[in-house]
This record gives sequence, structure tokens and C-alpha cells, in this order.
Amino acid sequence: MRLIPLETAADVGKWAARHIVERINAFKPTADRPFILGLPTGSTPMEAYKYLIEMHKAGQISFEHVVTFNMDEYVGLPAAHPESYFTFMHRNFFDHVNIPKENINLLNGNAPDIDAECRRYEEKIGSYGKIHLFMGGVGNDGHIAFNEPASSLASRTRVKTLTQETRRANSRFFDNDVEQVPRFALTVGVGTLLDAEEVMILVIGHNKALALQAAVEGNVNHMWTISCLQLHAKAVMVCDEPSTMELKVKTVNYFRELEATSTQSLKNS
Ligand SMILES: N[C@@H]1[C@@H](O)[C@H](O)[C@@H](COP(=O)(O)O)O[C@@H]1O
Repeated sequence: MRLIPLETAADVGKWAARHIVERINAFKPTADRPFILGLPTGSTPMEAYKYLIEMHKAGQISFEHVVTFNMDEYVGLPAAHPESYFTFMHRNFFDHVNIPKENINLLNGNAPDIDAECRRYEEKIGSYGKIHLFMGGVGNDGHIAFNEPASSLASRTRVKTLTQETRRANSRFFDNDVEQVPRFALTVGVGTLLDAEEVMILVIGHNKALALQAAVEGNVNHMWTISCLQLHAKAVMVCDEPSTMELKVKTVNYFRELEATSTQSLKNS
């Protein structure tokens, strides 16, 4: 695991956007060989989307040959609802870049057959071989996508019941009324995430400090599904300062030195 300790939420967003742009440009995607990008919603990736749009407008990145898969969606919320993840993604990202409509994939939380919808999603991801880079956030309770505590670490895309803690946290988007927050969501599984070539998780704010500690210093444990990243060959956590507050100073220094050393040796090579 790589951990990038930065200062502010803006630093995290900028780092993540640059990383995505570097990966896509190095891949040199074409219509026949698109770059497959996994994407999240929430407050955390907002800065990253802002910088990606800026870099697109500055001509540094094209999304013409990028195919996206979002990680989750509420069940039963109309797609046009202002808080559906479909609306979120169009408002905050897709409407501002040159991604073709047919390259955008989101789970349909209103599908008549939820299980068939989840199977369809897994099969579509599989049809591209793999997701090259999955960006994500983390819930206060350590969930990755909507894989709430005690989700199987081998899980695939399916329906999940949201915890009261998650519904309370997300009620800020629903007039602070927890009753308006859907009770269920469709989500890619932990196994689906672990299949990606690279997973990049953004961590912002002191509310995430216990989750980050569990992810980095804890054991692999289904109660903190974010800890699954310890099993991934290429995981990177990009963190602001408040989110590292529960980590040992020694841990943060260790990762900071690793980053400084690798940048330095790259410069010298
Ligand atoms: N399903 C999403 C997750 O994918 C997200 O990473 C997390 C954190 O959200 P936020 O970034 O708003 O703190 O919870 C949400 O409920």
C-alpha cells in the first residue's frame, strides 16, 4: 500500500486528478482499447472532479476513449432526483468533459430485477477485461463503495442495506432528514474492487480518521471493509492532514519518507 499524506482537501483532489490524467495519458487509449475508470460520488471526490474538468479544459486530457463504471447507486431514487448518483455524476463531472454517453456506466437502482441488474453490471465490467483504475472514498464506518461492515471480502455487485450511521451521514444531502435517505443501495462488491488493476482511495477530514487507521494500521477485517486494500497489489490512499489524526506519527512519517525517497531517487536516476 502507498499512502500519500498531504495537507488539505484541495491537495488531495489535485494529486488524484493528476494521477488519473497521468494513468490515462500513459495508456494512450483508443476506441478499440479504452481506459476503464471506476468512479465514486460523495463530498470527497468533488475537488478531484473540479481539477479533472480544469485539466480537460486546458487540453491536458481527453475522455473520448475512457469508459467509466460508478461504484454504487441508491435503490428506488428516481435517476432524475437531485441526490441520485446518476444526477451527481452528470452535474459534477460528465456534463463538463468529452466522455461519450455510451461510455458511461451506472447501476440502475430502479431496475425491475435488481439481481439481474447487478449481474449485468459485473458482466459488462468483465467484457472489458478489468477496471484499470478505481477511485473511491471511504465511509465514516470504513465502508468502501457501499460495502457496509461485515460485507464479505469476496463480494460482487449486489444490493446492500445501509447502516443507520451511513444514512445519518448522508442525510446532509436530504434536508438533514434521515427518513428521506434510501435504505438500500446497489454497490460493486469488495471482490469487484480488488479485481481492479489499481485502487486509489481519497480520505478527507477528521470523520474518516478511525477508518484510515483501521485501513492502514489495523488487520484485514470485514468490519472495516476498507482494510481489504491490504490485500491489493496496487492500492494508494491519498489523505489530508485531519484524516491522519488517529495514525501513529511514526506511521505517517514512514510513508512521508517513502514518498520523498522515491521522488528523490527518480529525480536522480
Ligand atoms: N457510497 C458512498 C461512498 O462511495 C463514499 O465513499 C462514502 C463517503 O462519502 P463522503 O465522501 O461524502 O464522505 O459514503 C457514501 O455513502
